[in-house]
Amino acid sequence: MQRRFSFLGPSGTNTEEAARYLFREESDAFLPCRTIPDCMEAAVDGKVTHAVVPWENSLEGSVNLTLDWMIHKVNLPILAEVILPISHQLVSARRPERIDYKEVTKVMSHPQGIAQCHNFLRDYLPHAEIEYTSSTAESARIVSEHPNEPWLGICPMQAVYSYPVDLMEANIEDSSEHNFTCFVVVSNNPLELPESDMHKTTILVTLPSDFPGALHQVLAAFSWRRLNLSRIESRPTKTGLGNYHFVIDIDHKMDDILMPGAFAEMEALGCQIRVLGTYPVYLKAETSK
Ligand SMILES: O=C(O)C(=O)C[C@]1(C(=O)O)C=C[C@@H](O)C=C1
Repeated sequence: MQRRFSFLGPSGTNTEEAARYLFREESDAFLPCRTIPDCMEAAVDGKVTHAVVPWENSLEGSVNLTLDWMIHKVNLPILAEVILPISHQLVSARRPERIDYKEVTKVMSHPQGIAQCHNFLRDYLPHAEIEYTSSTAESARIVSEHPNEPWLGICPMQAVYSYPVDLMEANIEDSSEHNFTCFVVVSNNPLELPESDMHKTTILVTLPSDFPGALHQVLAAFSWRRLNLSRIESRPTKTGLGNYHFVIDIDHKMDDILMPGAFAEMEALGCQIRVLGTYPVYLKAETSK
């Protein structure tokens, strides 16, 4: 089967970089989508074989839309994770003279991009209105199409090359050293990938109601087996206040010898468990600059 990948578009996003880092296919194998749900629905509808979506950022935490869509709307297992260093570039439309910060009325980017550049925006553009766009590259696209407006975008370096924009300030993120985003590949189709020495299993645990200390016992099932957990996140079940699922990342493969015991222990407590994926993790060391 010919592989095809949806990603959060338009061209030039971090998600595209993650997809192209992992999959070295020709350009027409990549399908830009307007939203994260659109990416996943493209995989459900068979328009692509796999979807690549943002999953978690080291400064801003989980991408809730991805999590919630996977929990409530689609049943697409995670097949791989790619970790990318993230940096953000401030761009203006191409114009004969450099725009002065004082003249800027609006700064646009994806909410994660805005949040990750909070210090810069506070220091240099406190007066500018913030407008959220569906992705970082979308802000570069909009800015480039409005050359007479005093607007700026925050986008990846790849978008600086993809659209007719000028780079005003490079790497404006609050912390370049610690800014990483994980992206996941989700699909019901199999995926052949290179070996990796890092693996994770992500599970969704629903605790039994009215069981004091249930979460403590779930964590204990892992801790006494020395199974390392790298994330625990609660998301509303959307059935009423105070009802939560827990998303737990375990730094082990599902077939690790100690895993069945931990799962049996959680089931004995009355927990519902859904495995969202057991998958290799890849790290791209350098950001595209
Ligand atoms: O807008 C993009 O470039 C994306 O790929 C999305 C996204 C995200 O949702 O976290 C990915 C990485 C950055 O953290 C900012 C935005």
